[in-house]
Amino acid sequence: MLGASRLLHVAVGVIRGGDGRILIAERAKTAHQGGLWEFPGGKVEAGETVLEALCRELYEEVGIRVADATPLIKIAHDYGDRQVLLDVWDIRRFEGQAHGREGQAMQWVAAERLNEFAFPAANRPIIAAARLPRHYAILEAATQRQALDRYRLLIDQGLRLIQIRLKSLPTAELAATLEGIASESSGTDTTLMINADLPISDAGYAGLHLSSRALRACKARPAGYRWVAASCHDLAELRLAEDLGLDFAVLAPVQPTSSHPGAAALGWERFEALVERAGLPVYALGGLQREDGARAAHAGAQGIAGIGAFLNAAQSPG
Ligand SMILES: Nc1nc2c([nH]c(=O)n2[C@H]2C[C@H](O)[C@@H](COP(=O)(O)OP(=O)(O)OP(=O)(O)O)O2)c(=O)[nH]1
Ligand SMILES: [Mg+2]
Repeated sequence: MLGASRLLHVAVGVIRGGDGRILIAERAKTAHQGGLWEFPGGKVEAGETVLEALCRELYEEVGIRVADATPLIKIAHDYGDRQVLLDVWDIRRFEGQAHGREGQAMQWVAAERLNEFAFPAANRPIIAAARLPRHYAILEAATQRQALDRYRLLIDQGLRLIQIRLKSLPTAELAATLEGIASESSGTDTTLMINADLPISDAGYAGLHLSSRALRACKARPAGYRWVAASCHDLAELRLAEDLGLDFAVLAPVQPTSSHPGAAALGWERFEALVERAGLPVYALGGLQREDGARAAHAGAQGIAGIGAFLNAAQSPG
């Protein structure tokens, strides 16, 4: 961990236009990390809050007035010659036409194309955070019928990142259930994360979700997936996920939850302290509802993950 006193605090904006594309700018050739692409922003000056710095920098650099900003991710990074804390905010509402006020090249880019651009090394988890949604649904069910009903409910509610956990489903119903989900999701913008503990050959899924046990058994990032994520419960597991180059983590349980009755809850304070030390996007899981989204974002989370959180109360397993 980098010593907080040596860190250069930088306010950074992931600015999203009405069509969802994101604004990136080219850093001056002579600047630190020069010639690479960046999200606009700059150093927090003495006496300024990070939000004040964000608003000032985005006006100075791209001529917009920020109307609303939500915390996205904080990343500490050691470049050797400089140690930075990138304090990154999501900006979906602003006034003015963005233009390069310092003569820098700028582009609006679809989130899934961000990986095509050369960014500074610290930006890898920031790009993952910019591409990931605020909600991560975990599909559990007791029967094939319930699994498909719940899957459709999640889709109808706008969920687009879904882990197929299905550990409670009878093994005999698993293959047909997975086929049903695959045919419903094919050709859509839904990202399916298959749980690595399921007794199936997992080829063909965009994502792999490792249980903490599977994570601890991992020697290298599993190949062949666009997204690899892991369930974590403490700092050691978060560090492992980060060191393996995984794309995101789920940290649980934040609150007591009926699905894991024995587990001691972290609480938001401990959650926040752990996330602050993690170098990848982290979803909050355990006893949460959609309404906890703002609390989670302010605790540094990517957003909320849940089994019951995105189902109607009547169908919620808790
Ligand atoms: N703005 C921004 N800075 C980034 C990103 N990624 C990254 O590693 N950095 C680093 C590069 C720099 O060391 C530092 C930002 O400093 P800066 O040069 O933009 O600061 P500034 O706008 O206040 O510039 P200046 O007044 O010193 O010219 O953070 C990013 O995506 N956006
Ligand atoms: Mg700058």
